[in-house]
Amino acid sequence: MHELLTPAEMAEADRLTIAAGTPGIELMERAGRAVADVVGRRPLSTPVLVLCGPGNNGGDGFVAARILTERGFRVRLALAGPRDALRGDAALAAARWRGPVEDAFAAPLDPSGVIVDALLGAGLARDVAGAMAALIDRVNRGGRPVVAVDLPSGIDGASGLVRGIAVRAGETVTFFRRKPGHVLLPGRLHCGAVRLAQIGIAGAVLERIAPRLFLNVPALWRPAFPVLAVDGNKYRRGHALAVSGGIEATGAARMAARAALRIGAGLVTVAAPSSALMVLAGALEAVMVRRADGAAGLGRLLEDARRNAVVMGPGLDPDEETRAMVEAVFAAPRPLVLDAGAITAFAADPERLFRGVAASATPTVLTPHDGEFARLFAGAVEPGAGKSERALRAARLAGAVVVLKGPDTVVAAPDGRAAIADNAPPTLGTAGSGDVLAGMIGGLMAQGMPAFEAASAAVWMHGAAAQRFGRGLIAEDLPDLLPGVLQALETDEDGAGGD
Ligand SMILES: NC(=O)C1=CN([C@@H]2O[C@H](COP(=O)(O)OP(=O)(O)OC[C@H]3O[C@@H](n4cnc5c(N)ncnc54)[C@H](OP(=O)(O)O)[C@@H]3O)[C@@H](O)[C@H]2O)[C@@H](O)CC1
Ligand SMILES: Nc1ncnc2c1ncn2[C@@H]1O[C@H](COP(=O)(O)OP(=O)(O)O)[C@@H](O)[C@H]1O
Ligand SMILES: [K+]
Repeated sequence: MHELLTPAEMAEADRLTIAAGTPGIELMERAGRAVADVVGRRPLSTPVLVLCGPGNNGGDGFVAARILTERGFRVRLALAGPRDALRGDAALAAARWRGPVEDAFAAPLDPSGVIVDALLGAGLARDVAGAMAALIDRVNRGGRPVVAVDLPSGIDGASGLVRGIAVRAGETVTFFRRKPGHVLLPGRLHCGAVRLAQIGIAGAVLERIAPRLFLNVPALWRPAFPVLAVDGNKYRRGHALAVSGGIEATGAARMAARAALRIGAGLVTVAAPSSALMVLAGALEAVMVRRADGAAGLGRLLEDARRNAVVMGPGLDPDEETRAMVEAVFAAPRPLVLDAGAITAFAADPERLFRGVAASATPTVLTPHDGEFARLFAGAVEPGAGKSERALRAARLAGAVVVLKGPDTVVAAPDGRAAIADNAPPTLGTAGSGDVLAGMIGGLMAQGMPAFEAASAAVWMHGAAAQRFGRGLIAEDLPDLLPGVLQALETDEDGAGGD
């Protein structure tokens, strides 16, 4: 259930189902019934106003209105557009509605009831303007609870972007599988609670559609998650290397290192410039410290093949020394996580980074926040596109897994897969939490997890850890919350392994 279908893919699911023998009107009847089931949880005395648009989204609205009326609700229905313009299944559904049809552009909004938004769904084709925009604005200002059909009208199902203006719903009923627009911001904020309804589309259609976008849940990466061998030892659990900044910037690498160790790497070493060696040596216990000055020093540490994954960037200056150290890792290729200063270091010459990734052929993960992303991919990736699209284009360009962070972190792979997270609480917006995430990814790659799965797992676990703590979270807390998350994953006690 963790596949996310774009509106085009959903239309294909629809087409395949109809071709296999289920009439379209039957799908619409089931969709409308699912909407009626959600709306119908309210007391029978709740007045219902169904706003229908000109396409099949409106058709679902006609069905829901009929079923709610049959169940005893007092239902008004208003159509945005001329009735004789309805086509196909929507026209059939409208013909089954016996009640009056008001003009949605003129109808008063009921001051006390619930509104069903069946104006625009997957067929949204352009920015909402004119009378439709004014209607949506009226719905939003009215402050009535809204149940959206498929998508809040005006939300782009593929990108989650608002096309002009969009309904703000308290609940959204969608069909078969969620769409990216339910998970990506701002769409997610317009959806309220998303209810997923099955309408008789067989899961087997997914084999034909081969979706590439996923909700980031454990089911996506659990098969690749490291398993502890009874006869294992610390060396078999991998050895991560976190590169520290100078004496005033050692905390970032320490947090990344602690996170790498907590997530299961058998050994973790902080590579320290001479200036910071004493500070780090005094501050670390299970995490080891080794001197490494610049590219040459780092290169020497990498002569030991057991050091099998590197995390760089937290606490590093975006300068030539940092660029040279990144290239030292490319020369002795190791799975590599680049964050913060190691990303910004290449802002003036991103091609240099991309060439290095390609030449080393080592799995590389870039973990930019929006600002770092804009610096590295300025010009190459248009800022107006949706977040998953931007991350995917960047991943292809860089030949690396790109983790575009935020409340809806997208992990994008160069092969076109992307995972979108919806479990990160805003408490993660605290200094250093990104450093911890970089360390977690490195710790999983040290254990042999492939880059896309490691990054997806780390992002999910980062959110889950923060959820466990609640308010007052600081980055230092995050590594020590990982044991609870790991144990829950193993026992599946919080249902994390389902979808
Ligand atoms: N797929 C499935 O499996 C199932 C799908 N189902 C349902 O079908 C829905 C998709 O239906 P759909 O394709 O007819 O599109 P829909 O969202 O009604 O919009 C198209 C209409 O809106 C118009 N329009 C577009 N943009 C506009 C704008 N900015 N401002 C104003 N108007 C605009 C456009 O007009 P036109 O572009 O032709 O001028 C056209 O008339 C889907 O969301 C789900 O609810 C279920 O019944 C069961 C199974
Ligand atoms: N509002 C938010 N909701 C959820 N997660 C957030 C939010 N703001 C930030 N985060 C997460 O917190 C982390 C911050 O990383 P970053 O910006 O690199 O911070 P730092 O450089 O201080 O470590 C990222 O994982 C990001 O996804
Ligand atoms: K809608």
